[in-house]
Amino acid sequence: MDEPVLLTGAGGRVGQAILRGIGDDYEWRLLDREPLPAAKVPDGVTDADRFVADITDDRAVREAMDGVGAVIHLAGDPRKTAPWDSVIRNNIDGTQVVMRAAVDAGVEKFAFASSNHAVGGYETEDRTPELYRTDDDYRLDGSELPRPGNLYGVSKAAGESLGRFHHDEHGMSVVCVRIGNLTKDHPPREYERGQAMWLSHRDCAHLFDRCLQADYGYEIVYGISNNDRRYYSIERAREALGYDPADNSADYTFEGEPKGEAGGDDEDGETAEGDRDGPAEPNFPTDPDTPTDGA
Ligand SMILES: NC(=O)C1=CN([C@@H]2O[C@H](COP(=O)(O)OP(=O)(O)OC[C@H]3O[C@@H](n4cnc5c(N)ncnc54)[C@H](O)[C@@H]3O)[C@@H](O)[C@H]2O)C=CC1
Ligand SMILES: O=C1O[C@H](COP(=O)(O)O)[C@@H](O)[C@H](O)[C@H]1O
Repeated sequence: MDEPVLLTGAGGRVGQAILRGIGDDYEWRLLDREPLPAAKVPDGVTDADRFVADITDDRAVREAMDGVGAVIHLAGDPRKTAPWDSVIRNNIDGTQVVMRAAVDAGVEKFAFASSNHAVGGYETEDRTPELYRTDDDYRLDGSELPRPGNLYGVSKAAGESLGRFHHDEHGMSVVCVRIGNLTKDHPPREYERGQAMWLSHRDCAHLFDRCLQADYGYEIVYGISNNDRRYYSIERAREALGYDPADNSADYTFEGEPKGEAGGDDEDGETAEGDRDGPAEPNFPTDPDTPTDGA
């Protein structure tokens, strides 16, 4: 990708995992409605490439989109308890503004941050908790219909449909990544569902790198690590994108400690407690029913 890549929601958890992994590999345009502190911006990204704007602001988005070759669209309300007015505005209307601007600017590839919650309704009482365990072979593979379990999931299913429309109608390549549960350095602690859908930071960066590099038309893939526990298939991500994840929640204890290593230190030498991802910015109220380690 020789042209710049627009990253919306750049200051958030997923955006920062991507920039920490592949921040030096692309010419970025970074957009977020909150100003990004210098520590969140890769070297070489100039002030002119940083846009403090809301994605529902059509003019500002078009300005940021000018000359862009690919988009990673993350900005939105990530709360599974997000109310309808917020998901309508931030997740549905905002996604349409960004996708339409991308089509009009001739953007080649568009990666959309969808969510496990677009299909949360498949986690029925008769399937859970067995579904989250290694000896259960039930798999969603991206070909199934959306089945949201909340209005946030509805908004992500709507984003996937907008992507389908803009691909079919305008030819833009669109990949919708149903992201699982991103946590840094270790899987979510003592949380079976989270460990089944863990996405490590390095696998996250690698997956979105593949979204920028691979050739595809319209795809829905699951964004999880190579977890032994899983009910999402990553075969389509492997085939369509060349995704080759490095991490597996089975390499950690249920409490989140790396197996076979003394002490509780993580990859970076800090304590696990200190590595917890929190909300990047307090832009939306904290989700009351999110496990403390699930962010
Ligand atoms: N973190 C996770 O495990 C998962 C995240 N996702 C999706 O990935 C995307 C990013 O999620 P996170 O990084 O976790 O969220 P986050 O809340 O940490 O980051 C979102 C960023 O987008 C910005 N933003 C929000 N609304 C905006 C708007 N209207 N205009 C401009 N900027 C706006 C915020 O300022 C923030 O920096 C979201 O769309 C979320 O639904 C999906 C599944 C799992
Ligand atoms: O879409 C999202 O999903 C993850 C995982 O969901 P959870 O129900 O296991 O918490 C969530 O952490 C994230 O905030 C959300 O955007």
